[in-house]
Amino acid sequence: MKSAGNYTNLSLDHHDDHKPLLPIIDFAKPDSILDLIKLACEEWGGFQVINHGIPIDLLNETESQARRLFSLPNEQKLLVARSPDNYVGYGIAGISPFFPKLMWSEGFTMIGSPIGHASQLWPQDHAKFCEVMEKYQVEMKAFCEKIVELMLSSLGLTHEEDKKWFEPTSGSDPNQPKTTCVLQLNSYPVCPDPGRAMGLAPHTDSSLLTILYQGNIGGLQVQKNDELGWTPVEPVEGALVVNAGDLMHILTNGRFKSLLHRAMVNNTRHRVSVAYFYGPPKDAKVSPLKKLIDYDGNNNPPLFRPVTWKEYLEAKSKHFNKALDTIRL
Ligand SMILES: O=C(O)CCC(=O)C(=O)O
Ligand SMILES: [Fe+2]
Repeated sequence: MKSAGNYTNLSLDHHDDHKPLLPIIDFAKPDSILDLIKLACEEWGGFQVINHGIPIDLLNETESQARRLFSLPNEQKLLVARSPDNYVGYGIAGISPFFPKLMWSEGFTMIGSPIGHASQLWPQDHAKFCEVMEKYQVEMKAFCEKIVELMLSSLGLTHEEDKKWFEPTSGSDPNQPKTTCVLQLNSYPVCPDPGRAMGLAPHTDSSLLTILYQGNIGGLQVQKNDELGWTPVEPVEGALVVNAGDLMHILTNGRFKSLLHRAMVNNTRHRVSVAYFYGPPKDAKVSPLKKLIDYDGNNNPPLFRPVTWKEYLEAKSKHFNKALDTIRL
């Protein structure tokens, strides 16, 4: 694993073979952060962050609690299997139906407190798991709010009014949650023949943002464009990967890419990753931000119609990587 100290914001890094790497942005060096974020999101749809302020102990503890869960016997994990109409619980990747082969991975999904499922898995001993997962979600939510703010500021949106990124449903309950947040633990067991298996097949996330902690075992790969093909995202100590999702692509009227990525497996180490998906309330509309479109001129016409996350997830479940086309104007 690389040490975080080797990087500076000036190094929009290049491999030895001159293949560009997903940019690494150091939040401890605030100079030109907005420019770096803008460039990374326009070119890739994401970046890695170091010195983000989230305690490394919390990242490590979350990973180790995830390992504790995935090392339980299968029959026990299946006690909390996801039901067809529910996101939360244990199961295979949601994108599996779109691919002919099973993927070499398993997952456990939470929205808010996992106590219902955790107490089934560990009747006497779930307090620590719940405490860590809840704490992780609190930290990630605040981090996502900060990242959205920075991403929109990087596009010159400075007034609060310009940065309102979803329309609350009319007559909505003021107490309703402002955002939808999903925490997903991913597990990629050691694979005897990694060349013939895929941990998680290529996809973009449907969220506004995803924050990924991949620990110190590589496996994540991203694609800047077709010609460059797949680029590994090498683990950097304590780094978090920020991944713009499809809703961010819609919101920015196509200015920011939604990062195409996949997860590879290996034959020596069991890899675990922690993904936090952040988006609007399920029924709130997201559409290209007013300041980024030009209704009258021909320069920046809106590219997408307004859509709720719920509608978009339905489109994704039917059309997968063609879902964006179904809302294109
Ligand atoms: O495990 C990884 O590196 C990627 C996980 C991912 O893409 C996801 O959970 O959507
Ligand atoms: Fe993903």
